[in-house]
Amino acid sequence: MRKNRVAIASKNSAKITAVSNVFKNLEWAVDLSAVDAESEVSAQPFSQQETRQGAVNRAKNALGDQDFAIGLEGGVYEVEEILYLCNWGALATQDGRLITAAGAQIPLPEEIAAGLRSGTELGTIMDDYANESGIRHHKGAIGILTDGLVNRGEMFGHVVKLLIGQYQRDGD
Ligand SMILES: O=P(O)(O)OP(=O)(O)OP(=O)(O)OC[C@H]1O[C@@H](n2cnc3c(O)ncnc32)[C@H](O)[C@@H]1O
Ligand SMILES: [Mg+2]
Repeated sequence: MRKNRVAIASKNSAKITAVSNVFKNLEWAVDLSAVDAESEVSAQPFSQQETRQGAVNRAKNALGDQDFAIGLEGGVYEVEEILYLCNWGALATQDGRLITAAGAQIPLPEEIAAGLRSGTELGTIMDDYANESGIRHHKGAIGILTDGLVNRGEMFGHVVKLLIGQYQRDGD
């Protein structure tokens, strides 16, 4: 069986684990490399469009000579004065295809939203809020806000499945 060469456009361990677990569960043989790729959007995207664009740019910028690359981006957007966390993914292939998908969205308490509006990144706010460190690398904001029922890796795992499923259906 051919071994796919895949790039994941982040060094964040929640994202890397999410991608490698999906391939493991699918029993796909992959050679996975984690690369720092520019999102070319703000460190803290503030709309669905900007978050999606960050995922797309990461995937394209991580591709290099790999078979395909996956970009995952977290962001926030506002509906009726409530800030929601949103999560986007993109898969870019060597033959020029681009596949996108989005994942879970959950409202952020006003206390957290206020920090974001004043320009602090969510990762920093969450660590202060929960009095822990490196939350973005494991349970994530979503883990804190769901009382541990859904962590960041599981949430991104779902996004990765949405990407790989479309890629597979498309006749990888
Ligand atoms: O190294 P990268 O891949 O950039 O990983 P990251 O943790 O910074 O993740 P993103 O850039 O995709 O997320 C954009 C911002 O939102 C924060 N963020 C998003 N989702 C989060 C979560 O579930 N928990 C904590 N921080 C989160 C993150 O720290 C960034 O400030
Ligand atoms: Mg980031």
